[in-house]
Amino acid sequence: MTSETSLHPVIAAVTDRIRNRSAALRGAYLARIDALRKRPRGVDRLGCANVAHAVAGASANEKMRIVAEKAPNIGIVTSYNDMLSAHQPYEGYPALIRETAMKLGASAQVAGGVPAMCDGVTQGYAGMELSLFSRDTIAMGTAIALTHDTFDAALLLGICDKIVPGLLIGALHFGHLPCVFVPAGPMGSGLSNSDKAKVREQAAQGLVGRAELLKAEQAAYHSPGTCTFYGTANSNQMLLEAMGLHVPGAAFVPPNTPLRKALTEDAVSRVLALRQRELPIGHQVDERCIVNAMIALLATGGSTNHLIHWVAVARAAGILIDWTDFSELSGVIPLLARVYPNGAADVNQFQAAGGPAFVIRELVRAGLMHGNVPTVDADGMAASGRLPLLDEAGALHWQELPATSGDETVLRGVASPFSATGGLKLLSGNLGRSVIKVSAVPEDRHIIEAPAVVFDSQEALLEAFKNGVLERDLIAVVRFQGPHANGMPELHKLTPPLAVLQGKGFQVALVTDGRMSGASGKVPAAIHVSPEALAGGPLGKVRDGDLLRLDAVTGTLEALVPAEEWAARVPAKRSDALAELHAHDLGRELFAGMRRNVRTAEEGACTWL
Ligand SMILES: O=C(O)[C@H](O)[C@@H](O)[C@H](O)[C@H](O)COP(=O)(O)O
Ligand code: SF4
Repeated sequence: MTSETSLHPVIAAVTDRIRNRSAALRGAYLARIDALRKRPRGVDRLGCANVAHAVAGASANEKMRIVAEKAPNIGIVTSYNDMLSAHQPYEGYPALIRETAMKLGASAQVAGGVPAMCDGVTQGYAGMELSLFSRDTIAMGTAIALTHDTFDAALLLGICDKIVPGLLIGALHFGHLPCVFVPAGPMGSGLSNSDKAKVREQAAQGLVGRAELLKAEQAAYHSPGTCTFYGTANSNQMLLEAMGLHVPGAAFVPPNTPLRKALTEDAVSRVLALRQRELPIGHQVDERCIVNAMIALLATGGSTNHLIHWVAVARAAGILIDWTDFSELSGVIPLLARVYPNGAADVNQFQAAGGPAFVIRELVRAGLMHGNVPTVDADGMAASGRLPLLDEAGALHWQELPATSGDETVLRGVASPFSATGGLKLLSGNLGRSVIKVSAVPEDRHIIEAPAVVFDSQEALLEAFKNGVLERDLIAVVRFQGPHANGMPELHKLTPPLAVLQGKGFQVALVTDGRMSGASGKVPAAIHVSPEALAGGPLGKVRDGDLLRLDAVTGTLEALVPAEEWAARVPAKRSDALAELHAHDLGRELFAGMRRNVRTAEEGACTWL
């Protein structure tokens, strides 16, 4: 693999800047976890009653293994539930892991479970207002599990949107433990994402009814496994591969297959090997590892949610990153993958073309990704560029990737990228700082200048669309959607109506202090606007009819209002009725503390600082 000397100078400079900015925080973090590493192992350190409680539920053999033989004990943190198709396969994982650990002379216990929300189920409804905060709830759940403090390593079972970031944030607060993430893989390809989007747009115009729309949706989402668009969940998988936190190539192998089973078993021996190699997650996730994740996101047009989540993940490891770091990296990282919403293909076609392994190998060889970083595999990033397979005897092997992509319409090498720069762009101007995913927006829509139409809720925009009053060029401003206001929901339900208007030839864009789904894309959207309107941010000053300009080429977002008038404007206030609506019912009251304490989107929307 390439040495650091051939690393692209911008990547080296951004990494150094992050390292310098983080030095004090990171140094204190490493000192804390190294002190924890020096302690005796859990069951030798805890009191007898504590130990008895910890193993009371275990079998006699496991008790022997853990207490008498002092064998390594692995804590499993699982996010199994039946609501996420991606997590449903986890139901049987703990038993398989426990059995494998015993075969390997170790032991494993389920340390705890964490909640997991399916954003597809809650999209457009009240539950989406808990979605972002479920990330830190998952982090706290991970801490509750691992704080039993009787483990020598951890296996983290999580795939979807906030679950991987939450597990990672939680595990990094136990940075003294070696950790491996265990994925379960994508569902098979059903109705294509583009065909699904077409039926949605027809439904938005009343051209098809509920029965036909439901049939299309169930043809797209049809069985256990992760949804096949390249949204936040599958971006998580790509980033974990680039961070070396998966068994290499485990991300997109389908669930309930012999290869998937072998990879899950292999994760057990890997995490035990990490313990032998004395590589805890707090050391493995260093500045280079975080930058590699940022690069992987940019090279594949990954989810905009990671401009929030990975800031929080980095912070959990004592590392400070911001949107300027992402933007500077995006300027030199080529776009190598076109997976829906950035193209027509899905993750199964991405994997078949070479998948994450191909992306990593291309970037490392070109000096566009740190190559000499420690990973779950003793071969480091070299192993991340190989694909797993089972031989005739059913044994697990890794094979070198073909030299070229298996499908140039989906995946390309560095020599001929889809674009010379990454899929995400920072926007700044008198409306605040925001981000836009340009990789999914048609070229001729990267600059939009149009009058503002202002909404204080997504429902109000949907109502206006239904009443036919949006048939014109417009920039929809949907404000009071920030983390303090209502938990910063994804506003993905706005994509079909805005796409219909765009399809009619109108110049259309969205500007919001809310989020979009990782699966959003073709309508230009300046999102995560900070500071948010409820915190007095400039979106509160925008009025219907103001001329706004979103320019993803120069990276600006402006209200074209005379400066003195703009300065004199008093920001609008959210109505009491809206404030009341978002404060109660359907669990929202329980998250009032997080709404009060949450940091800005650019600070990772952290709620624990
Ligand atoms: O960030 C994401 O990737 C989304 O939260 C995704 O997990 C969710 O499911 C969306 O809702 C997309 O799916 P739909 O287009 O079916 O809503
Ligand atoms: S990808 Fe989204 S919709 Fe699919 S299972 Fe995961 S959270 Fe749910």
